[in-house]
Amino acid sequence: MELSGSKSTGLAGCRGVRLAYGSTIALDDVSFAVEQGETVAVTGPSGCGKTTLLHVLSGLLRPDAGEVYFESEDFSTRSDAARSRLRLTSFGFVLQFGDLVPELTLRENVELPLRVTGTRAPVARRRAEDLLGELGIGDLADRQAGAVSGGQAQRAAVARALVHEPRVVFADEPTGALDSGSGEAVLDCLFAAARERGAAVVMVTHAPEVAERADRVVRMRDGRVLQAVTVR
Ligand SMILES: Nc1ncnc2c1ncn2[C@@H]1O[C@H](COP(=O)(O)OP(=O)(O)OP(=O)(O)O)[C@@H](O)[C@H]1O
Repeated sequence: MELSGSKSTGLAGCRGVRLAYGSTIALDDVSFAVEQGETVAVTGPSGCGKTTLLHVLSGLLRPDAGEVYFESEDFSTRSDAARSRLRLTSFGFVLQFGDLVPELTLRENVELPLRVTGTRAPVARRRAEDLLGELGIGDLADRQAGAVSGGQAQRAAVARALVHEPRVVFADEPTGALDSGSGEAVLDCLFAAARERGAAVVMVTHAPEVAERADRVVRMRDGRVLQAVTVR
């Protein structure tokens, strides 16, 4: 379905989005777009609505008003099942604390997005191993996720976010729990692997030095988007 009104721009985004949690207005007339292959950092003070915006863009939350689109289709009014399907096939996620399954190996964790969409086990295994190798942790593929460092776990989380070749990766404070050296290495992995695959990255961060790594920075305050800044 084409969006009504003005033509949509960008691979994914939203237009005129409002969302309230009870009396708290988290997003107030927010518009945002990300282009194919672009990395965008969303930054701003605590409570300004960054995570809520990420959840709306990825279909986890349905806005009270406005359009949320992916590849020119407004999916905000589609069913929960349809939005889940979109997340499984077209989006990847990296969260602050990795959220790997600690009892599974890194390889098994990375295989998960492929297995739930029906990829055969040997194919999933090979793709997971290849990607772990590309991200520099191939030697840890058979180690339980609960027994690796925070930085290694986040690299595996990046692998899991990219293994099914999503079009957009949503990252919420992906380096927030790491020291600066490990954080840099995780960002290098995330940006290089996404760029290699032509995937866009939308990354929420408090940290200016992390935001600066993106192609573009979008600043938020009090549920609104301030002007976007092009970094490079
Ligand atoms: N589930 C919820 N129920 C009620 N209010 C919520 C809920 N989630 C977020 N909020 C409120 O909505 C506003 C935006 O929250 P959000 O988590 O999007 O901000 P943020 O910019 O990501 O913050 P932080 O940087 O601290 O993670 C805040 O005022 C927050 O308290």
